[in-house]
Amino acid sequence: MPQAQIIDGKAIAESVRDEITRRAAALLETTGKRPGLAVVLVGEDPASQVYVRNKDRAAEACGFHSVKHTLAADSSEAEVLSLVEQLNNDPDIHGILVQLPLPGHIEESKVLRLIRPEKDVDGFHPVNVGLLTAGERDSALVPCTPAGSLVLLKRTLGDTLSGKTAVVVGRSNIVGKPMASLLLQESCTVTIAHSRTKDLPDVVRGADIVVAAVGRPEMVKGSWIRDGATVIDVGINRIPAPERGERKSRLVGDVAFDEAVGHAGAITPVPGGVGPMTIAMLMVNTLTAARRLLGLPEEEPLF
Ligand SMILES: Nc1nc2c(c(=O)[nH]1)N[C@@H](CN(C=O)c1ccc(C(=O)N[C@@H](CCC(=O)O)C(=O)O)cc1)CN2
Repeated sequence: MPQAQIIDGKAIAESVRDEITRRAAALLETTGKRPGLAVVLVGEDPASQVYVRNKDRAAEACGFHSVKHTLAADSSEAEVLSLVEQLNNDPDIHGILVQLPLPGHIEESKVLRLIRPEKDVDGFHPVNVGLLTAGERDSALVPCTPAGSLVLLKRTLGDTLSGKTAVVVGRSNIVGKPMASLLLQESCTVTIAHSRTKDLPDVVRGADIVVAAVGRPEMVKGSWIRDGATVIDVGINRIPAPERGERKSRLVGDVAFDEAVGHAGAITPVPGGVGPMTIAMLMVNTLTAARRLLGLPEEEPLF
């Protein structure tokens, strides 16, 4: 059986970060300003700690001003809101990101809605959600994971998205819904499928493009993938790997990769696919936010 092209998210993310580093250096040269990113972590979730550290490092490597705020897990909602307010008013900070998930006693939507939309580099504020949904992607800040997935699709398929059928499996606010909006704006014919979708395998089989974002390890089977389809696997699931030793684990996506690779035309791996793009697109959004707040013209879009 022919094997799919493996889409190298790490390499594409690096090329995006290189371009942002160049643009940030040019900004510094002409204005004396650096894009400023503040990342807020509440609690000690080990995965979140790694993601926040990687965001901070990526921002520094791009030449940004980067600030990390770590609050204790039992911090009150009022303390988190007060920090966001302080960052909203800080002229050196152009992008604010509150790492999710937040501890259960803090209402996520309350925190996300307090972030100034212009500094909302996660693209989760209702203003940015509304702009994206209304087809005004170029005025919005677009959530990083779907934006990164679109970059991978465009680098793989070039300018041929228009008219293709796309199925997004998963209807989350962070990935599924914004991904569907982005694909619609590329003139794809888009279906959003989810756990209650009837005949899910057949729905997926109808797609030229499959974006899997359900958060269930290897749920999308190889036999569901139409021959030659492009598969973007957004899932990052840690599962036990006893074959690697006692208490060992490994990462898998939402797609059964070993099966799908024999059907797809191109597919993202996990790890090394969409994950690295999430952080690269955060750098893109931070630079965009900085330029807008500084009253500078938009640069050529990267996706
Ligand atoms: N405020 C936000 N919170 C969360 C987001 C987000 O976009 N904004 N997304 C996820 C986590 N996330 C970034 O925060 C993220 C997840 C995974 C990766 C990544 O590079 N993964 C690697 C594998 C890493 C590993 O070995 O564990 C890969 O796929 O290659 C980057 C960012 C939830 N929270």
